[in-house]
Amino acid sequence: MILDLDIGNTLSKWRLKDAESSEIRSRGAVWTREEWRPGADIPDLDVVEAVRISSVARKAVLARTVALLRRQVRDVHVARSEPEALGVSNGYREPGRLGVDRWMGVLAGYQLAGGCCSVDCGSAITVDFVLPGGRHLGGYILPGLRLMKESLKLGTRNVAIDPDSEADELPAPGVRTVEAVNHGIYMAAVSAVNRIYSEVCDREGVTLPLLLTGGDARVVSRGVEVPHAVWPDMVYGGLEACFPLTAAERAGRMAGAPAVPEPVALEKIRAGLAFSMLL
Ligand SMILES: Nc1ncnc2c1ncn2[C@@H]1O[C@H](COP(=O)(O)OP(=O)(O)O)[C@@H](O)[C@H]1O
Ligand SMILES: CC(C)(COP(=O)(O)O)[C@@H](O)C(=O)NCCC(=O)O
Ligand SMILES: [K+]
Repeated sequence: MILDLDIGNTLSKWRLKDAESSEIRSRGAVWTREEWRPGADIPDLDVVEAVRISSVARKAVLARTVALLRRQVRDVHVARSEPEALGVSNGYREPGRLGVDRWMGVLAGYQLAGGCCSVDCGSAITVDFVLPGGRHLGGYILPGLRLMKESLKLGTRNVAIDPDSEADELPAPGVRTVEAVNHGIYMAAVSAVNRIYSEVCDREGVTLPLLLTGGDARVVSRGVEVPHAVWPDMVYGGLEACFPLTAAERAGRMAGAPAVPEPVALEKIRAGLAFSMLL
């Protein structure tokens, strides 16, 4: 079995993948922390022959995790943000400072679609662009839904953000605190994603397939106007592409990859931007 680990600021996600058949056997998530109990927090390591890790948690979390895993597993691969990989050039001035989860998402998106906008809706919402040809432009970082909610300190932190609206419908002005907060945060996130996507496509003169991942991808997806796909395993896709271990991976196939969404014409995006400027 291959153990894939995606350690985020809030949740650490894991999955077990069969090295022979490439099938996903099990998956789970636990709060990110320094101590793992194999067999409880993460699967029993007896069945694991290789581990692949993407981590944006504090250095100590990764160091302890790797030390623990290396005691039992020979093959431990830790992903790093590089200046260049798999045909993509990292747009950061200091490439190593780009969050490795963003880098994994960009590499997976490029391998799937050959140029994309990748959006990761987790503790933070990150929006990254990679052009056809492989130039990563850099991106945008804003607080995630839960962080925005907690920062308001209005006692609504444990209420799910889940506006009952259709994609093209404005969540109504809230008439209770919870509703006002939820609808406000939802609007902040989806407006930012819609606007950033359109503005960068306009600036670069290209429309790009839009891919969403992260714990809040489904919620944000409901407000995203342009065609897009949700790919929950996008970070794992980057790990598969960087460290291919199975036959399918070596052939370039990433588990759970969606069909590439067909982007709308650039004129349509420009018309939408021009219309919103007029208001
Ligand atoms: N069951 C859940 N437990 C915790 N957070 C959840 C859950 N379902 C959705 N979320 C949302 O997902 C976010 C975490 O998403 P994730 O992509 O795992 O973040 P990160 O990679 O930053 O740890 C939380 O901030 C929260 O808004
Ligand atoms: C921006 C992030 C905090 C997002 O992390 P996440 O929400 O997935 O936990 C992470 O990618 C990170 O720590 N990045 C380093 C800074 C940067 O990318 O510029
Ligand atoms: K994120």
